[in-house]
Amino acid sequence: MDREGEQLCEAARNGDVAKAKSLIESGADVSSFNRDGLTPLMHAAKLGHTDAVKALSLRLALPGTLFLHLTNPPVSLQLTPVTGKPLKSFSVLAELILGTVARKTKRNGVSEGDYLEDRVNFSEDKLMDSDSKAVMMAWEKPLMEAHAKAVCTGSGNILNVGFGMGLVDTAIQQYGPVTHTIVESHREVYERMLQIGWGKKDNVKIIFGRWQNVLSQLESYDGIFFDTYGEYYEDLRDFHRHLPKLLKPGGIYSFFNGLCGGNTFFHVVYCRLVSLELENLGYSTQLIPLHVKDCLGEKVWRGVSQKYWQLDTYYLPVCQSIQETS
Ligand SMILES: C[S@@+](CC[C@H](N)C(=O)[O-])C[C@H]1O[C@@H](n2cnc3c(N)ncnc32)[C@H](O)[C@@H]1O
Repeated sequence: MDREGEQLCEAARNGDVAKAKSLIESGADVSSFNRDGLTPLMHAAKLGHTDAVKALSLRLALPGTLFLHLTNPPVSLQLTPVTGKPLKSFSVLAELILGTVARKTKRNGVSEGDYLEDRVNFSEDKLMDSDSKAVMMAWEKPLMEAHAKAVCTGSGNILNVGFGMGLVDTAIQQYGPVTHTIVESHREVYERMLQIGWGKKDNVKIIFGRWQNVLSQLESYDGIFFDTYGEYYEDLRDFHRHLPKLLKPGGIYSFFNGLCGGNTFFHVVYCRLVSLELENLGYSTQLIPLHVKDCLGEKVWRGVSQKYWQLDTYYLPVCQSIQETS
């Protein structure tokens, strides 16, 4: 974020509408987000500066018709103007946008049922489904290593949902957890895990099945990572409802933060929404910015039918019980 952007965030934090308007007039970018992962609008909303929220929402053209090019075909939403209660409107808006995205499409437009019955294709740098959509790609390795580091802070018992290419699991193993449980639902991915020796590791327990169907086999963990494919946003939300049972006191939870990865604005809305929902469940979310621009040349996407990530920064979520952090 440039200097004017930072000044706009500061004006938003101070609820200084006149200053915010003047910065916007002189070209400050309303949609960019600063090192805390927040846009000026989010700063204003967080601190309850109603007039600043109104001014910034209008500059972002939130009211009116919104076309979501994330979905295929694009979804058009008619939004009522933000009036009266902008803070509430922000959450409602976020819910409306992302709820619609979630109901209209599943991640990468793939339905879980189809995906689980389809063949998958493994290569050195990616795992693809039968429509050449990437289930997992090697460029994510540094991200997976960072996720592993976060959830293995206390080592102990670790749970990972979704094996994919095993990048996060390979990184988790380096922390020598006491137990390392992996849930995987795709038969071919599961068979490959066994083929490459994951079934023979002393501390590894593999549970084959959709996480939704194997909950009774799960225990409580010190660290949990969640990264599935072909599921709705609602599935992630459902998983979060199980966190109080699955995560031990003091434990750390993280998930692949990829929804709306082609559009900065919607991605930020999504980050905010998921953080709010986790907060309602009693968890704080810290979003750690990781620069991914350098891992993502055009070459990376050769042969892949859909670029699922196009942003320069990835925000790695680290979630902990609010009670324990305070
Ligand atoms: C994006 S990949 C995970 C990549 C992994 N984090 C890595 O580091 O390689 C998603 C994986 O989740 C699995 N999966 C999809 N839906 C699932 C579900 N409901 N329960 C468990 N696993 C699921 C997929 O078969 C796939 O192997």
